[in-house]
Amino acid sequence: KDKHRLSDDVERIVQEHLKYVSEDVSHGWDLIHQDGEMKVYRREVEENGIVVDPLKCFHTIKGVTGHELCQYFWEFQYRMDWETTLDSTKIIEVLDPDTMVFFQVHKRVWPAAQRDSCFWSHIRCISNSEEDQPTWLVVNYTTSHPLAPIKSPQVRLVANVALICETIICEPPLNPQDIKRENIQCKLTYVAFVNPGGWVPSAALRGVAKREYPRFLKRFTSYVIEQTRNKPILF
Ligand SMILES: CCCc1ccc(-c2ccc(S(=O)(=O)CCO)cc2)cc1[C@H]1C[C@H]1c1ccccn1
Repeated sequence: KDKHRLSDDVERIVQEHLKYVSEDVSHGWDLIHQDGEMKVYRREVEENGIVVDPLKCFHTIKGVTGHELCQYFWEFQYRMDWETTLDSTKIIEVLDPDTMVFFQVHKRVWPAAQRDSCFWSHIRCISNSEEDQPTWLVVNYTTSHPLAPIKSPQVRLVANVALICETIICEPPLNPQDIKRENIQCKLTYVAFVNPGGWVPSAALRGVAKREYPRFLKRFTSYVIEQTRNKPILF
């Protein structure tokens, strides 16, 4: 794999997420939303009076693979089909076939000033021991970039987000070629550390996050189920 200027950062953050994903949420996390298999947890954390609550979501989605979920989350061309909280998004640099930098303007969340964000976004397959399916992940991590100048009044948010997906084959048929979508499901873990980048009233931001994260995850997973329904399974 050819290295690029962000290779070391990408490696470090990916490894951090792989360690963090298995940390349990039994201490210090509040279950703020449950909808069927989806469970959304939050820890209340403030830094200098700014709400930076970490968010962790677990979900099991039937009929799609982790590769499919990560592909639709990472691929740029689908972004505006499922993202309803953005005014715009664009790729500003491609670092390698699995890593790009994009710039996004988020819809204004009253009473906060409008936010924008600049992330490197990396997709990766972690093949663990042979018999299991691989784990797929996408990390979106804030980076600065000359093509994403900070322009007032927009406030640059700082985020570290990961989507980590394991594929499970239920009652595998003898011949792997015969696996159907009803035999597969995906265990998804989504973590988001978002610093709004400037003061937002705590109660307002917590209310928006509590409403928007479950809505965003439900919309995204429903979109992937719809898009993959009649397509060959992408393992
Ligand atoms: C004032 C800051 C508001 C705010 C800005 C942005 C984000 C946010 C950033 C990135 C990602 S993502 O998963 O990397 C998908 C890439 O587009 C999701 C959400 C979250 C919030 C917080 C409010 C929560 C929220 C959650 C979900 C959607 C929108 N807003």
